[in-house]
Amino acid sequence: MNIIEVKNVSKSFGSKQVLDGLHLGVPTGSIFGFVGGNGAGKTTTMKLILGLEETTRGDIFVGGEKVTFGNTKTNRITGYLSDVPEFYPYMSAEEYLTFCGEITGLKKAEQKQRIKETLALVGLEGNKKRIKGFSRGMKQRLGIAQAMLNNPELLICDEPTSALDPEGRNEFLELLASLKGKMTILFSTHILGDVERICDYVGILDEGKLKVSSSIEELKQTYAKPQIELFFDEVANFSALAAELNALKEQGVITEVEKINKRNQVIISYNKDYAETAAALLESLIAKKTMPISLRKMNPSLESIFLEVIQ
Ligand SMILES: Nc1ncnc2c1ncn2[C@@H]1O[C@H](COP(=O)(O)OP(=O)(O)OP(=O)(O)O)[C@@H](O)[C@H]1O
Repeated sequence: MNIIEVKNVSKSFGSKQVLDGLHLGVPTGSIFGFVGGNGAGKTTTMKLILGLEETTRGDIFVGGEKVTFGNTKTNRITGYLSDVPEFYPYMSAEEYLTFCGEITGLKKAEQKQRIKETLALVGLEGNKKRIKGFSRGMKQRLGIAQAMLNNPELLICDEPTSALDPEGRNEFLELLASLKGKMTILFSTHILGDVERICDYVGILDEGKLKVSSSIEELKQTYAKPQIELFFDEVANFSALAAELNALKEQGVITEVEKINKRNQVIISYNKDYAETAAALLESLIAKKTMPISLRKMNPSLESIFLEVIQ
């Protein structure tokens, strides 16, 4: 069951086509990382899902209900954190959330309790500072608190970590991860490490279309080539090493020599069993008296998969 269904959506601004027949399904309960280069159309897609922009073609459903441009009922179950959240700097976090609660029609009787709970969830309870004294990370956490005030089933965040320093990013990712099971989260980013850390699904947007949409595990299994990295202390004869590796390729021990460089690093890919490949590799290198100082099974990174998918 998908909480978001984007069906064959195209979007143009004047003569510029940003989305071209986009299909996107976000599984209910998932943390979905929405990835794409600058200008790929991530923000545009999110705004369409929120009914803040109008589709040129195609339909979008949230929680089974069709999104309508301008005033969509589906936003009752949706919280949104924009890429540059704006606050009133002279307010405290509690005052700001009270203000948000009033304009979004949060029932008076529930307001105090809900604000208290939400501030506790983002680690800002009891903080009396004015927002103008907040760090970026604190502002981002307040932004999440605002987005969660109406207890949404779906939380949409646009590049929430891109402006944060490593510590702020860490805290923020932990906060998002802690919401798993309570709501579905769709967040856009170009920081693939963030996706790898907390997402269970990923969608890769490129040239207005979704190039890939799958669980992270499936993606790794489908795209990532198993690889081994070797380091040598000193390679006296590079061409002899290259020739030896090519011979191993001819014999089918390895499938490709991905990298061989003067930093004495070699990366090969293979398609058989790891232990069998590593043993055969070592055996032939030792026979040639070229002993590596390290041999490592490489874990496929989302970064390398991303580059492969969009090339
Ligand atoms: N209102 C608009 N009018 C004209 N062009 C627009 C408008 N909004 C977005 N665009 C263009 O659409 C393209 C996609 O923009 P969008 O902001 O959706 O990309 P993005 O993937 O979020 O990029 P980034 O990571 O840089 O934020 C860009 O070329 C942008 O200039």
